[in-house]
Amino acid sequence: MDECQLPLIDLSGLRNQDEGERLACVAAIARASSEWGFFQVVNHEISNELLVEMRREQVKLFETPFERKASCKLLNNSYRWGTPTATCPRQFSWKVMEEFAAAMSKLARLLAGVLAENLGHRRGGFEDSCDASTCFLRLNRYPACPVSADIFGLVPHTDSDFLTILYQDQVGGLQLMKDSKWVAVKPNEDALIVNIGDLLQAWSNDVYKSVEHKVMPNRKGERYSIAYFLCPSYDSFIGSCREPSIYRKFTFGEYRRQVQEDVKKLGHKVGLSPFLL
Ligand SMILES: O=C(O)CCC(=O)C(=O)O
Ligand SMILES: [Fe+2]
Repeated sequence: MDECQLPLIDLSGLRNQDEGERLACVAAIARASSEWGFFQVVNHEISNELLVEMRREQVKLFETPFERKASCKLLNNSYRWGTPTATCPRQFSWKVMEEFAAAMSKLARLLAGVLAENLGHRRGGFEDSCDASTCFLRLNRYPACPVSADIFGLVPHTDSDFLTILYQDQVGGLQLMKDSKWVAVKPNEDALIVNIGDLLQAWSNDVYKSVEHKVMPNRKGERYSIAYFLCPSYDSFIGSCREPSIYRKFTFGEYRRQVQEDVKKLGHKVGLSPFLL
């Protein structure tokens, strides 16, 4: 298995007073989004303290006895095996989770703005269509799996959002498709990982790529990750930023329904291809 370093973007470039430097950073983000669909960012302005606190809440959540978690509602509209959600327990610090989600949201919007700007569009366009009711955090725990090398932690999939920001620990296990081959992502403790989702691929008329990825469990130790999904409101139309569009116009609500239907009927997500013109 090849291990790769994702393209590394220093986000301080976006805050550079020198317009040439700022545009070079925009171009680097856009290039990685087209060639890899994935990149990692440093100097993202999310404090290490907040990341560590959030991880502590995550571990506490997963370590809570199943019966206690099960007394809350089960996550039932997910297309992967559900984790009992904690929608009620008071013992979690929602303050940390909310602060973390807000920081991730800010970063996700900044990056979406950069990707819009690069294709000649207004930076705030996604901001208008994204709303807090559909954006979400997913907390993942992958138990150690010593039995077999071909059991998935998470099955191959693309994300159904605009873009995703991932905060992972140093265990490793995330793999992505690059030039028709699976490559393993080398963890970098200073970086957050960003990947393009289906909606940004459609909006960009396939300029940016929503790339398939999966997680393989570690043989010896468990792994934790947290993903933030930047999504528009359900009634937002995902048109293309370019004519002629290769996709028909659809709303995010319609896309989600289609994904859920495909998973129910076929056992897997089909993705964007039914929306191609
Ligand atoms: O845990 C990871 O590294 C990836 C998680 C992921 O792809 C997802 O939650 O959609
Ligand atoms: Fe994913």
